[in-house]
Amino acid sequence: MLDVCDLVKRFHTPGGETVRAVDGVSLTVRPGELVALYGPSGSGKTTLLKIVAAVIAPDRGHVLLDGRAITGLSERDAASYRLHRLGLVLQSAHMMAGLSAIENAAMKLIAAGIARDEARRRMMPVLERLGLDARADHRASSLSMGELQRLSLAKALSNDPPLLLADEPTGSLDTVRGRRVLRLLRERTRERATATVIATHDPQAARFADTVYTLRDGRLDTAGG
Ligand SMILES: Nc1ncnc2c1ncn2[C@@H]1O[C@H](COP(=O)(O)OP(=O)(O)OP(=O)(O)O)[C@@H](O)[C@H]1O
Repeated sequence: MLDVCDLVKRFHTPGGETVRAVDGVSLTVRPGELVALYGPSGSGKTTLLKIVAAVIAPDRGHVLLDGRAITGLSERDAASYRLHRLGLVLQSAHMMAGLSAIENAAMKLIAAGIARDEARRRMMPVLERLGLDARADHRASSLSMGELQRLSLAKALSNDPPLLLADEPTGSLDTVRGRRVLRLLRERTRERATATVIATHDPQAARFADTVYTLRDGRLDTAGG
């Protein structure tokens, strides 16, 4: 379903050094599989997710989703891929502060042409699953970090994407809420035979995964699931 082939991404620092953020990574994610990219800060997890999300381009290698190349897409095709095929949760999730939680969560559906009421109706069960239903009509600006993180996940799941990428989805959550989110991700991935990749340094999150890949200095070591 998702094939990542020999990706390399280097960054050049102002001091003239080269950082090999991703250094020859290959992996495959099958339908129904939850994969965790596990590793310390700076090991390349976010960079790898951003390449798979077509947010940044690799220096070498390619990514295929259901046999179609994600790398090398035009800006327009990359935006369409993110809107229709991808759920993406980055650490720097931006919400519209003046809109309510549910309006933010429904934004991708509305952008895809779904009427507001219908979008709201579809989002409510997702908010319930994430324990956010009581906050649905609160402005995003009044939500806590943990609530914003779950809201970002609700938005990412809203278009029922075949591929979900989530960077530290439990980073701002306590153990119980974190477990609830991980259980939801695992169930959804299996039930709908989608592919989910989470980047994490939380050992609990890694335990929920079918397969764990450990990243160190941009390189992969398969630890098995
Ligand atoms: N835009 C950039 N310019 C320069 N260096 C970068 C850039 N983005 C990432 N890096 C470097 O690439 C390496 C990998 O970073 P990355 O954010 O992918 O790691 P990570 O495992 O996701 O870390 P964290 O868990 O802290 O988010 C780090 O050394 C980082 O400083």
